[in-house]
Amino acid sequence: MKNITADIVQQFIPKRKEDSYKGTYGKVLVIGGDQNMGGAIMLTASAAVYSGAGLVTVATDPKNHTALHARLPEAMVLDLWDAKSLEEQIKKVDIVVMGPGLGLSEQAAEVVELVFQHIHKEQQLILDGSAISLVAQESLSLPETHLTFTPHAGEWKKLSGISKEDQTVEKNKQAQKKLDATIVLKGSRTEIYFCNDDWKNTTGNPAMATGGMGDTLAGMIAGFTAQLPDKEQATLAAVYLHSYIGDALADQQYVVLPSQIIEAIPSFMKNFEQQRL
Ligand SMILES: NC(=O)C1=CN([C@@H]2O[C@H](COP(=O)(O)OP(=O)(O)OC[C@H]3O[C@@H](n4cnc5c(N)ncnc54)[C@H](OP(=O)(O)O)[C@@H]3O)[C@@H](O)[C@H]2O)[C@@H](O)CC1
Ligand SMILES: Nc1ncnc2c1ncn2[C@@H]1O[C@H](COP(=O)(O)OP(=O)(O)O)[C@@H](O)[C@H]1O
Ligand SMILES: [Mg+2]
Repeated sequence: MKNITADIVQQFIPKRKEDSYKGTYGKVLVIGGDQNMGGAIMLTASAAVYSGAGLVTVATDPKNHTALHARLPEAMVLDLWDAKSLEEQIKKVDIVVMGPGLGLSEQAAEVVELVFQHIHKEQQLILDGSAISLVAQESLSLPETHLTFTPHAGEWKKLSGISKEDQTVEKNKQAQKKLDATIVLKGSRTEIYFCNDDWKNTTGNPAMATGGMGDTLAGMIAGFTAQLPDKEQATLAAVYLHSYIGDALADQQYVVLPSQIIEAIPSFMKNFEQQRL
């Protein structure tokens, strides 16, 4: 396993081109947030916006629309349960991130199936939280597209069948091959399994053990993937910076909140911009 370090990540964040516009930086669709977990999807959407994605649309329960707009006016919204609108929106985007706060209802499973039916093979699909649990619970067949799963150990157990104690690098690699997807296995030292390569994060700390921290990472991966040409580099950079910011804040704080990480993303990305360190 290779370590993800600052000097590697610093090579991945390009300077923005003068001759660019929002379309240059990718269109993201963020799907999740039932009536009880609107906060999760707000964090994911905010992380994508603050990471610099060009355009972000959020499909969430209508109960969350006002709060989302109040908190994040940069995002557009649509009704999570309106299949026609969701199908239309999937066609318009480069990246879909699905699952935070989606819940495990039958209706939620239908949303996941609809996305699997309509996503095409050039798009990127990031599955987190409830979407991972639903894939396992409903034994859903995976779509042919660029797929990333971002499980914690509990979700990875559901998806791969490997118990927490048995989640060794070798076993995880085998499961990655079966799934034919990128696996971001979150933990105190997050591990990333690509088809031909695996990496271990070197940042992060227990002040980050707060609800919503993984929802935030999913949004960062989507935001970075929207902008960076190399999707593996985008994933590595997002994982590293998420925890790097967490470490910087934990220097002065006992606990670090997901929304504080989000707030800090633009200035830390500037510090990691190529030729700056
Ligand atoms: N503000 C909001 O709206 C928020 C909404 N959220 C949304 O909630 C949804 C459910 O997500 P979830 O992670 O809470 O629950 P679930 O899928 O049941 O997994 C937990 C099970 O796995 C086990 N487990 C083992 N190892 C583990 C590990 N390292 N890290 C964590 N768990 C570990 C764990 O074991 P235990 O803790 O009981 O020992 C338990 O049995 C999801 O959509 C998410 O986006 C949250 O983000 C919070 C903020
Ligand atoms: N002790 C820890 N050290 C480093 N990182 C941690 C620690 N605890 C949690 N994290 C990070 O916080 C995130 C938790 O993700 P997850 O469990 O999905 O949270 P949630 O679903 O509440 O958003 C992961 O990115 C994980 O790496
Ligand atoms: Mg989670």
